[in-house]
Amino acid sequence: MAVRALRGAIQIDENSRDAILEGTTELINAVMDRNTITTDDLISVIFTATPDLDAEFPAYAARQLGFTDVPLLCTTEIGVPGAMPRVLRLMAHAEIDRPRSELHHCYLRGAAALRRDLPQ
Ligand SMILES: O=C(O)C(=O)C[C@]1(C(=O)O)C=C[C@@H](O)C=C1
Repeated sequence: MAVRALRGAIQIDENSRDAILEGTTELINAVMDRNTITTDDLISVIFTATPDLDAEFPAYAARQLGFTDVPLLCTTEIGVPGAMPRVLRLMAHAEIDRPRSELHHCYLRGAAALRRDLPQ
């Protein structure tokens, strides 16, 4: 079984608990659905939030979705001056028997502008 890395990002509207939980849920669901994987396939998930998002841990949304036995970690993205604000990112490692070229990395809402080189 191959280990693959999946990336995703979403820009949210505000630094509130609801916005972080809703945005994280949308992002996780997009990555899982587009790559047709379940929590059983996941090895670990790392979340980052830009320094302007501190109202909730994105991992809390993942646990609410049932990621109870998946190792999770939240950390802060580098605060590069001028970088896009209010962005939640994830990096998931999963067991997927497909070539890297068939994976779907998900950049949602305003975050689509971060990786225009990727097919949407
Ligand atoms: O992929 C993203 O989310 C980006 O913002 C792009 C990028 C990059 O330059 O490759 C920049 C910062 C992130 O930590 C990861 C990757």
